[in-house]
Amino acid sequence: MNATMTMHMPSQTFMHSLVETEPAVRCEGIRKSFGTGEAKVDVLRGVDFTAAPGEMTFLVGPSGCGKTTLISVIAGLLDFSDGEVTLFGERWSALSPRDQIVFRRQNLGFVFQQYNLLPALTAAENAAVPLLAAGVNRSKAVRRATELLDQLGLGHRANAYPRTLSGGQQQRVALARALVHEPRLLICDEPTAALDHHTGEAVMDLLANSAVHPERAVIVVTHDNRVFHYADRIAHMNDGAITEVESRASKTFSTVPVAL
Ligand SMILES: Nc1ncnc2c1ncn2[C@@H]1O[C@H](COP(=O)(O)OP(=O)(O)OP(=O)(O)O)[C@@H](O)[C@H]1O
Repeated sequence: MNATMTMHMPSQTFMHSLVETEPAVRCEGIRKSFGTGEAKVDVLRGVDFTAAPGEMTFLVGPSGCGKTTLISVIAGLLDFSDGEVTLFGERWSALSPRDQIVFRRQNLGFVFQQYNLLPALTAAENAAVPLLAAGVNRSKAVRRATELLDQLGLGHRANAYPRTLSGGQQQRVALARALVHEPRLLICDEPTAALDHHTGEAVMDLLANSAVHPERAVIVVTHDNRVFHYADRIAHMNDGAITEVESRASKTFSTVPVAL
C-alpha cells in the first residue's frame, strides 16, 4: 500500500457516521469569547455555517468580524464555548483530544497567509511535512512531495530553500504541503493577501484547478474582492455571525496553466 492510499482511507473510527449527503463542514450555533469579566469579547455569536465537498466556499467580512477565529474553530485549533462543529459526519465534541489530533492530521490541510515554511528545509521537505508527521518514511514522503510540486509547476525548485523563492512560489509550496496528504478539507487563510494581483490570480487558478476535488471542501478566507469570482459560495460574516450566503453558479476562472 502506498503512502497516498494510506492517507486516503478513513480509519474505522471515523467511517461509521459518514453520510454521502452530509456537508463536509457544519457549524451550528458556534459561540466563542476571548478574555473574562470586563475584558470579555464575544467574537463568535452563534455562527451557522456549512461547506460542501467539491466546492470552494469563501468566508468574507470586515476586519475583526471573526473569520480567523471561525476557521481556527473549524480546524480544531481553538475551542468554543457553545454549539457544535461536525466535520464529514463526525461531531467534534464526540472525539477525544487524541482522536481530534489524528482526525485533523488525516483530513485537514491549511494554507497560511504568510506561508509558514520552515527556513531550514527545502521546498520538497517542507511540502513533505504532513507525510513525515504521519509516519511515512522520508524518501517516500519527499518523492511524493516532489511529484506534487512538479504538478504545481515547481518541480525545478524542489531543492530550493524558501528564502530563494518568490512569494508566489512560496505560496505554491505551502499549497503542496496542504495537499500532499490528500485532505478532505482545505482551509486557506488570506492566500492572496501577500501577493500582487497577477500572482494572486495565479494562486487562485492553481487552487481552483488542483485543490477543488469532488471529495474535498475548500474554505478560503479573503478580503480580496478581486478574486470573488472563483467562489462557488460566499458566506458573508459580520460581527461574529454569518449574515448572508451567496451561491455563485456562474463562477469563472482560467483553466490555462499559469506561471508564478
Ligand atoms: N487570542 C485572542 N485574544 C483576544 N482577542 C482576540 C484573540 N484573537 C482574536 N481576538 C479578537 O477577536 C476579534 C476577531 O478576530 P479575528 O482575527 O477572528 O477577525 P478577522 O475577521 O479574521 O479579522 P482580519 O480580517 O483582520 O484578520 C477581534 O476583535 C480580535 O481582536
